[in-house]
Amino acid sequence: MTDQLLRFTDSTELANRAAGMLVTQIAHYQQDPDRIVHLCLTGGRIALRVYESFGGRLEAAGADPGRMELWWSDDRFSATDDPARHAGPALALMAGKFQLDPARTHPMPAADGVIDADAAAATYAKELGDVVFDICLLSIGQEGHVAGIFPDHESFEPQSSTVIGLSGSPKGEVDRISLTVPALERSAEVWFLANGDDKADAVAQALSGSPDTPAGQVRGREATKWFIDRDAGRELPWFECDW
Ligand SMILES: O=C1O[C@H](COP(=O)(O)O)[C@@H](O)[C@H](O)[C@H]1O
Repeated sequence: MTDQLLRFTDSTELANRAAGMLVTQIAHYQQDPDRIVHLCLTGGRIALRVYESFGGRLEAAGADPGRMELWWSDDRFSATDDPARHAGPALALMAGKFQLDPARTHPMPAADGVIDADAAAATYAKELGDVVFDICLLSIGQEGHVAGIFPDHESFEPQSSTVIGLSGSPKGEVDRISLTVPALERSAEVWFLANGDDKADAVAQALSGSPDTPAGQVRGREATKWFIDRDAGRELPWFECDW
């Protein structure tokens, strides 16, 4: 299946259009009144800008936040109030824009009095069970990492579990929890978000399907979409996206 490339002039246009497409697709799925939509959220600066825009658009798009389950692709295994964690800042941006249902909000465990990232990963794997994500958002690192899966690192080795703990990581010493490649691929659609010149090499590598680049190995079951701004796409042929 061919990846779809959606290119935007800058990061603001990218974030707003991705948020708009997200609410439209959620509303589309929810035309079936029994449908619960499972979203897998990512960390990263551009993702936070999508969340900021997304919450305020749900109602107008006709989407029902009460039939939305929120999961995370990875997080720092640190204290709940660590600003570097993904879940806290994302939820803070969404709170107030729509009613978050705690029973349908699944942040990864935090290291509040717990020290074992592997045990916390196993707990999250149990919570996740057999869930298939409708849409999985993924930011991409400069060296091509996605979620907590890093190139030339044990996190990128074949995994039998859906969730792993990482002791430290190449990007920093803090422990992490991450979905594995097979778990990320339990997604109908994967939407990559990449902006800025520093992501251009990783984007080009990933889109070429590089076996050494984690982002090059994750694909959605039905679609893989790349939301890319002009700078992150500087190594790719340019075309305007008029969606
Ligand atoms: O470490 C991480 O960073 C990346 C990307 O962050 P950015 O701010 O450079 O866009 C993110 O993909 C990942 O989920 C996270 O753990």
